[in-house]
Amino acid sequence: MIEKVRVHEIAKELGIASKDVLDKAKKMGLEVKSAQSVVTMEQAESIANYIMNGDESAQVQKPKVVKKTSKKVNEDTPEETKTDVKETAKASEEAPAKKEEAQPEVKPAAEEKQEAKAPKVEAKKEENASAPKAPKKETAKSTLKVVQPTVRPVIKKSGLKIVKKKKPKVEENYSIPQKQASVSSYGKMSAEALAELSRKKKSTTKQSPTSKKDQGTKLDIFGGSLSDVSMDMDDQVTLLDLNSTERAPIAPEEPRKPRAPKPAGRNANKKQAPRGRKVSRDKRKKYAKVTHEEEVVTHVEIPEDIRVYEFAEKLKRPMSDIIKVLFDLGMMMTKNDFLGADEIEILSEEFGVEVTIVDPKDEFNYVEETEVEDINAVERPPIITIMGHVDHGKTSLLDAIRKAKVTEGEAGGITQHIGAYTVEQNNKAITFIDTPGHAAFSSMRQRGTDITDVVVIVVAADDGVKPQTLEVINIAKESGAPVIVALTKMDKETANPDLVKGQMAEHGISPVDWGGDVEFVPVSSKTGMGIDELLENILLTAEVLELKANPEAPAKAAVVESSLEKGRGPVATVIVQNGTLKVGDNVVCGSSYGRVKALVNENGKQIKSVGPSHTSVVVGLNEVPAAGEIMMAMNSDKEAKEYAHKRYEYERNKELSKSTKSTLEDMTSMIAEGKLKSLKVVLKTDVHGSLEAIRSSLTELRNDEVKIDVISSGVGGITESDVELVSNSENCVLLGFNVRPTGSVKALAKQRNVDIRTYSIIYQLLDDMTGMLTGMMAPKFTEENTGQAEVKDVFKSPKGMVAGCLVVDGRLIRGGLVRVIREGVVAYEGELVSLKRFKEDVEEIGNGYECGVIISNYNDVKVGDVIETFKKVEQKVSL
Ligand SMILES: Nc1nc2c(ncn2[C@@H]2O[C@H](COP(=O)(O)OP(=O)(O)OP(=O)(O)O)[C@@H](O)[C@H]2O)c(=O)[nH]1
Repeated sequence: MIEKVRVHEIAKELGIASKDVLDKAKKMGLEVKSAQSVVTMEQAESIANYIMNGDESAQVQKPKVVKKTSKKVNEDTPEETKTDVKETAKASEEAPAKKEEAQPEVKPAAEEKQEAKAPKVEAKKEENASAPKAPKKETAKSTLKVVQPTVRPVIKKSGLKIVKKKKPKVEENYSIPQKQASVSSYGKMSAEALAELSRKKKSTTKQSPTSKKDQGTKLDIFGGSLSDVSMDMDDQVTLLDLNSTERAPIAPEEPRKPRAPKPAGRNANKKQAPRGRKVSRDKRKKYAKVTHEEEVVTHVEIPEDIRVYEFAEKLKRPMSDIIKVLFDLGMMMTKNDFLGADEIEILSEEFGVEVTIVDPKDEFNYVEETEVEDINAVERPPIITIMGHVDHGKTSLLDAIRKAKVTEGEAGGITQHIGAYTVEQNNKAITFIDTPGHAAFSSMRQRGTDITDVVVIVVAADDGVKPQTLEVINIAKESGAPVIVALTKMDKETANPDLVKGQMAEHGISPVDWGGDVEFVPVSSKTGMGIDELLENILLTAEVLELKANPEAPAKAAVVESSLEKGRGPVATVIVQNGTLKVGDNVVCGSSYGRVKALVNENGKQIKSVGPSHTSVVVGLNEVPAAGEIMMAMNSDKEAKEYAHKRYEYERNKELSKSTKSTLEDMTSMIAEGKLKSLKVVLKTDVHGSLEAIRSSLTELRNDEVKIDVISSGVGGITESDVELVSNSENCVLLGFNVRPTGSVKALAKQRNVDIRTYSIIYQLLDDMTGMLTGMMAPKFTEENTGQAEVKDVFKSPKGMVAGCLVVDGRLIRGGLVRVIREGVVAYEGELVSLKRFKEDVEEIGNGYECGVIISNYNDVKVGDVIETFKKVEQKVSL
């Protein structure tokens, strides 16, 4: 069956008067008499093309007889046709306001149903002329309202305005690609309109699925066009008038930004992701608008580990924007969560920002490494580390060297242990690192502070190579520093140097006299034998190394030991690597900084400056730096502070990152370790040396079933955050060595039920921990703290220094033990010899009362100190 369509329907679709369609059809030679006349679909298409575009090609489809006529018509009418369309366009511009009144309001239910299936093109004004002609039934069949213009020969630039109804639902088989749809909007109006018309006709006449299929192509084109309208516009779309002579330039369709492939990360499989991406595309438009008004960030440099809020700060955008985008992508992240590489990539694309990942350490890397040799560099003394198996005589050797070589008379000959010292041999200086060599060396190596020029491995000639000797050999080999072997205890009868040489050779340390390259020097710390030879050998080895430094350069020094000292605050023993460190220098040292207030040498003497390879205690830092840290002189206090602050922030973030990220890792490792139970420990000590020693001993305390896990450690008093950390961790204890909790810290610990164990003797601490791990009750004595008081005033009395105190916790008791706590660190432990209230001796004094206290043999008590009294209570050991 041939599909047919009435003239008035064509007119309605085209938005012009039926009369005009009739005229054109007649001119084309078609036999049409009235608006009710029918034409075939092909003819209708030709008429439409003729009217809209003056398209001759369309007419080719017509029967030959008609074609001839139509050609003639075509030649005659282009101007007229154009005017018609332009008129339509013009009228449509005025259409919206009159749309409602122009259109019949009440429609049958069937009409409504039809309308729901396709958008309508509302005929404007036209109905004034054509409404009477258009019967209601026909209107019902058409699902488009055509805006019919009054005839106005004005050239329109804007073209047609199609007003879309609220229910723009199109048939499901409208699956034409976007591009095709947009083309039809501009160029194929008539054909599409007709196709749609035909479709609607079919649907109302309930034609068979086969015939529906037949006209599928046309339907698709039109449907695509309309779906395009309904997708992209809210209520109306402007179609350009193709016949306009002053055509506005058509903006080229913006190429869609290529999207990165979906990350294969942890969110890759989330179901929400595809939906989220669609939403995020919409959001992107919104963001683009916002950025116009705000500062536009196009490039950011970020560290590898960055949190959501930090990323937002970098992009100068509200954090909620970032979280929203992540959420839409199916990633539930909070402001403190770290962004992974995938997330960063997606976010950078979403926000159109170029991201460069930088090493955060560069920000505070104040140590300038230069490959170029300093022409002002002069010879500097060598720096030596002595290492060896336990009890093989390291300390004795160091003492023997010092005794033999440190100039007598300096500071009364009393030398202080400061972690490093310099001796002289043949008017040449040699600096020894005087710390338990092994630990200090390793910790410095870990930090990349290899300051040792020559390693002296101590092996007792009467004992030979032991496990720790082997460890030391490996460390020395790894460091690449030249090695000298000191065969100690040579005064002993049982000494067998050849045996040691053989053992050492087996491990790659071959003696020179055996054809190897390592000097073996027999020494005795007891008799002083071989000390000179050892030093000579050190100097010879150093000569080969051609060690140089420039004393004029800005000071660069390595921290070998550090502590919080009573009265002096944080102090650091340093060995100067380059330049000269002077009193008054502004220095930065890791996250600490300060102005050098005093320099004290190994003889306890204050010095003004310290040069390359020499050693000194530095006073004036704001906090205790870690061993192995590099101290550097800066141009200004501000510069030093900035570096320290950046470093502090970095460390803090790293710490925080650990705490938020560790849970899973912890659990994983626990699973991996099977039944392993771990006892978590937070450790605080007064000095760095003890911290390292206790921490390493604690980690060694383990067997197949249990282990100790030091989750946090540091130098200084116990703080509230230490207590918080312990209370938030399961199976965790807080250990203090020579530090005590006071005031608010103590109160918080009580409140949180946090067990704080404090010690002043290392082995007791280790015994306790061993006991806890093995389930044995190791401590035989426990402490019972009775109370604490704050020192408000101090004054002298014949019996000693009196501390005027206010009891702030518990009660102070007479005759018991007492300790003085300064800034959380135990400054003194002794006996309380006098406890008075208003000049009267009392046995004890309660909370909130004032009293006077005298501590035996201690006159250094200061305002602000905390005095604590305690008893030792014997515990029964139960097995
Ligand atoms: N006869 C003799 N005894 C020595 C000599 N050197 C050290 N000793 C003794 O060996 C023991 C250990 O000496 P230290 O100097 O403490 O050994 P160390 O290697 O420093 O020991 P740790 O610090 O525990 O590693 C001490 O009892 C010393 O008196 C020596 O040359 N001759």
